[in-house]
Amino acid sequence: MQLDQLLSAQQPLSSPPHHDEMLFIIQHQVAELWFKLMLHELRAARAHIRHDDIEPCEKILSRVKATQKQLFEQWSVLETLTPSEYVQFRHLLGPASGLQSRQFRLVEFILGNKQGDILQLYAHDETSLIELRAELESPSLYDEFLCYLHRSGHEVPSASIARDWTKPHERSDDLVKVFQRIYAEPSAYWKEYALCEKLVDIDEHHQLWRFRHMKTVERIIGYKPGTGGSSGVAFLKKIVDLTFFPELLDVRTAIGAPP
Ligand code: HEM
Ligand SMILES: N[C@@H](CC(=O)c1ccccc1NC=O)C(=O)O
Repeated sequence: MQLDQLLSAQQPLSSPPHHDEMLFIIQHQVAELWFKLMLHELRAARAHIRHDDIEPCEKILSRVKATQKQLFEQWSVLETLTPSEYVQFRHLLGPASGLQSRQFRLVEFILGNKQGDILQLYAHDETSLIELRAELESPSLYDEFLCYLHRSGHEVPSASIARDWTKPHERSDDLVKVFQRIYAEPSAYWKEYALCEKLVDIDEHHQLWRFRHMKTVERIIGYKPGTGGSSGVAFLKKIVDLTFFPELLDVRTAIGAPP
């Protein structure tokens, strides 16, 4: 398990060590470990979809959702950090921020939030840059799903499947119609239908994570700007509602109407 290595990686910057810095470090490290598992699973699911092998995705994506639940619950531990405690070592972090989390960005890219500008943050880190660029240029999980639907005979608009993968997916009314057909007859399209619902689970849990991050930050630093240069809570609030799979939410509004 290489526990010696793992358990010697908690090195506080404060000197003498501030009691609460241990919580801050471990909270981040545990999140990064869960991000690692998420990436591993999301990449596996994407590869299965690419090979028209949908069945294993059910179990893989259930594991992703269970991991997201852990990440969500974890905020309750950090919430025990008070503003008075955090302010005693926050200055030591300098301009470091979660914005620079390579694994979080890879998760966002694979889920389809392709914000290419963020690569600038990695100008000094060639290894991260290579991995991030490769993920930016790859079809997302949703892109692969839409290609699969096309191969299965659904009328997926060509703009959704032959496109520049480095850009975010653009919402399409025609795609909502594809999902209307699937949701109107679940038993006829069970594989597709079940995968759609898994994707909605993951989208929702990612938003829940973002929301709780924002609420935790609000109670710890109030409305101070972030160390990464953003406005802080206002920035985090704005991104809560970002959805990876807009048509899978819009189809719910359309259900009942003819496709
Ligand atoms: C005291 C605790 C924390 C505070 C005050 C805080 C604050 C912030 C703020 C203000 C931002 C916006 C960027 C900036 O200007 O810095 C941010 C971004 C971010 N933080 Fe935290 N954070 C905390 C803990 C965590 C933890 C435990 C994680 C887990 C890995 C995390 C992950 C992230 C990520 C991934 C972003 C980028 C979000 C995105 O671009 O969508 N943060 N954080
Ligand atoms: N952005 C936080 C600092 C912070 O939480 C942080 C610092 C270094 C590495 C990761 C971090 N996590 C999330 O932003 C702040 O503004 O206080």
